[in-house]
Amino acid sequence: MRIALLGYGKMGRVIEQIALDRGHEISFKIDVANKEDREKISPENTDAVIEFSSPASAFDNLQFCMKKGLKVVSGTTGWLDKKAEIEKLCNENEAAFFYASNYSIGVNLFFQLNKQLAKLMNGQNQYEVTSNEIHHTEKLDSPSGTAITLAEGIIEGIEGKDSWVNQEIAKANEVPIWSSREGTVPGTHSIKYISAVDEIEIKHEAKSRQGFALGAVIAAEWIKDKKGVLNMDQMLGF
Ligand SMILES: NC(=O)C1=CN([C@@H]2O[C@H](COP(=O)(O)OP(=O)(O)OC[C@H]3O[C@@H](n4cnc5c(N)ncnc54)[C@H](OP(=O)(O)O)[C@@H]3O)[C@@H](O)[C@H]2O)C=CC1
Ligand SMILES: O=C(O)C1=N[C@H](C(=O)O)C[C@H](O)C1
Repeated sequence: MRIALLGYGKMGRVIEQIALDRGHEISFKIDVANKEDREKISPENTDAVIEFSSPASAFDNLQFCMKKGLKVVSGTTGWLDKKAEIEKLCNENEAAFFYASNYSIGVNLFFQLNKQLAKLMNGQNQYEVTSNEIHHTEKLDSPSGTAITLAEGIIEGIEGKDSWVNQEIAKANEVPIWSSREGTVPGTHSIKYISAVDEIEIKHEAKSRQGFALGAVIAAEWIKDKKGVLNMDQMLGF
């Protein structure tokens, strides 16, 4: 497959290596320094675009790709208030748009576990839920996209929870997300239920960016012959 990398930073570089190892070709590597070259990407020279850029540039990059009818795997976080606009453009232009806040297969299993646990905890009002995410100090957005997806899973499962806040202290209807930025941590997420007598904790700790990057390349292989709005649950058959 011919894959274009839109955003060639920490993730773009790991994705490039994995894509080459899996026999793919890189058609374009677009970063801030050569961002005008983005115009050259087209369905004629590229089978899929993998977009890991920045919260500030993702929407513009994705608008461009959708209008060109490209097939895109996007992992950029921190811009999702405009996701519905991209989905609309995707359908209007017969493009493909695959989004995941986290491409690691392990994290997507963790998302399922989190939803199951939340359902079990529904009505167990002696427990307070808290969530914590730790990332490297270069991360631009907070809370992490993964932490937001986890909070959404808790809100879906526990009656009376209807929103999240990015602070330790929360009201009864809110899920608190506590964010820490430390060294070069690739991404650690935990959910804890705390009562007066015990605690239940589930945790996912990425050892490197390899898991995120491999998931993104597998998603690009999967969307090659597809159109429309797609996600990890569909790909993994959950
Ligand atoms: N969904 C998932 O599984 C994962 C998602 N992420 C998310 O992916 C995003 C990128 O992460 P990461 O690679 O670590 O970040 P980096 O900052 O290392 O890389 C982002 C790159 O995008 C470039 N960029 C900025 N603006 C544009 C533009 N307009 N066009 C093209 N490229 C541009 C930046 O250039 P410059 O450096 O010059 O500004 C930078 O090289 C983040 O939002 C992060 O949260 C990260 C890991 C996993
Ligand atoms: O910025 C990162 O590094 C990561 N971002 C994603 C997020 O915001 O959830 C995924 C992963 O945790 C790494």
